[in-house]
This record gives sequence, structure tokens and C-alpha cells, in this order.
Amino acid sequence: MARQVNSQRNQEEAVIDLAWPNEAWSDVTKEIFHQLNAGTENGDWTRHPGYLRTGERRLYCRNISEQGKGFEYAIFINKREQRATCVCQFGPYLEGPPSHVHGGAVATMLDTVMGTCAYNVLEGFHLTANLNINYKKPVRLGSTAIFLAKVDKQENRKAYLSAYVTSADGSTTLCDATSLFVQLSQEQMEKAKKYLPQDSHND
Ligand SMILES: CCCCC/C=C\C/C=C\C/C=C\C/C=C\CCCC(=O)SCCNC(=O)CCNC(=O)[C@H](O)C(C)(C)COP(=O)(O)OP(=O)(O)OC[C@H]1O[C@@H](n2cnc3c(N)ncnc32)[C@H](O)[C@@H]1OP(=O)(O)O
Repeated sequence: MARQVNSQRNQEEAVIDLAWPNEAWSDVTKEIFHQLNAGTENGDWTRHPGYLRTGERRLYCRNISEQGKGFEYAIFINKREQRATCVCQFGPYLEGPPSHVHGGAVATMLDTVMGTCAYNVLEGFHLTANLNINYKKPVRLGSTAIFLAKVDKQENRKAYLSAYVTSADGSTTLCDATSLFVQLSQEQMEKAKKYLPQDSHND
């Protein structure tokens, strides 16, 4: 269920944590969510809240407010292992090839899962400098996929990540990807400060 989280910044703007099962989630999506969420019990994994802001700005992959029509997902982070795992169900508004998911929608989730991984396990803020994707199999619209991302190496401000996407049962690799995220310099952070939410809700 979505959880209302009041944002100190702007009372009329509700900040709702959508990274929870809702009635649009299939049994498969819910089952995988509960398996991943079980990993948070011993503290190895944490669930990354997925905020829907009801103001004029929205995180792109949280912008379709009709439940189940867009990206339905939750991301879990393992800080010590520098990894992230995401369960994602692709709604009917994400169509590319008939009855299959648009490659840009899959790219969005790859960018988001690797970006969220970098954001949670590395120091500072990183932006995507490069994203390479190999699309191995088409993804059926309405299906559930699992995204697994990790930090492979860091060189100064550069962080190299890789990810792959599997079918819900893990038997089929749908995509694999690599990316380069670059940490914002002090000077860039100074300029970026005005864009960062004042409260703790950075997602
Ligand atoms: C606006 C500020 C916001 C701050 C908050 C940001 C993130 C955290 C927030 C939320 C996270 C939560 C959830 C995540 C969800 C979604 C976010 C996903 C992430 C994105 O969706 S984010 C948007 C798309 N992204 C951009 O909008 C970036 C545009 N771009 C730039 O802003 C600059 O391009 C930058 C900063 C990347 C680098 O610029 P720069 O001037 O600071 O650094 P420089 O160019 O010197 O590069 C340093 C070293 O990286 C090497 N390098 C650079 N680019 C390369 C490439 N393409 N291939 C190979 N190597 C490359 C150089 O070769 C050099 O290497 P070396 O040091 O070895 O010489």
C-alpha cells in the first residue's frame, strides 16, 4: 500500500511512498517483492522508498498516476555488496513493439536501478555519463522482470556499473547493460544544491 509521508517542505504537496505492493501488482510481482523485502529483516538489504510527489514535478518513472498503467516497481539496496535488485511490472502504457515493452522504458528502469544503486552505495551524487544496453529478448507488456545491478569499479569520480534483467523466474536473460556514472564535483554540487529537495526525500 502506498504510504503517505508528509514532506516538511510543502504541506499541500503530499510525498507518497509507492514502492509497496498495490492492487495492480500481479501475484508474481508481489511474491518477488516479499522475497526481496525479507532480505531487509537482517539489515543486509534496505528497501529504497519510491516517492510520488503530488506537486508539479514527478520522478519520471513515477509519473503515471493510474495505478498499474506504467512502471510498478520497488528497488532494494545492499550497501555492503554495492548491489541493487529491483522487481518491476511493466504496465500497458509502456508499449513499444505491439504487446511488448518499449526499449526506452527498459532503459529507464536500467538507468534508475543503476542510478539508485550509485546514489545509495557511493559517496556524493552521480549522473549517468554513459549507458549501454544489449536487448536479448523482447519483454512482454504486463510482465514482471527483475533488475540486478552492481558497482564494478571506481576510478576517481568515475563509477562503472553493470546490470542484467531477467524474467520473473530468473530463467531468461532479457537484457544486459553497463554504465558509467560520474560523481558531481564540488563546483557542480554547489550549482546543483538549488535543485536538491530540502527534506530527506531525494528520490
Ligand atoms: C542536476 C543535479 C542533480 C543532483 C542529484 C543527482 C542524482 C541523485 C538523485 C537521485 C537519485 C535517485 C534515484 C535515481 C533515479 C534516476 C536518476 C538516474 C540517473 C540519471 O538519469 S542522470 C541524468 C542523465 N545524465 C546527465 O544528464 C549527465 C549529463 N552530463 C554531465 O552532466 C557531464 O558530462 C558529467 C557530469 C557526466 C561529466 O562532466 P564533467 O565535466 O564533470 O566531467 P568530465 O567531462 O571531466 O568527465 C570526468 C571523467 O569521466 C569521463 N567521461 C565523462 N563522460 C564520459 C562518457 N560518456 N564516456 C566515457 N567516459 C566519460 C571523462 O573522460 C573523465 O575521465 P578522466 O577523469 O579519466 O579524464
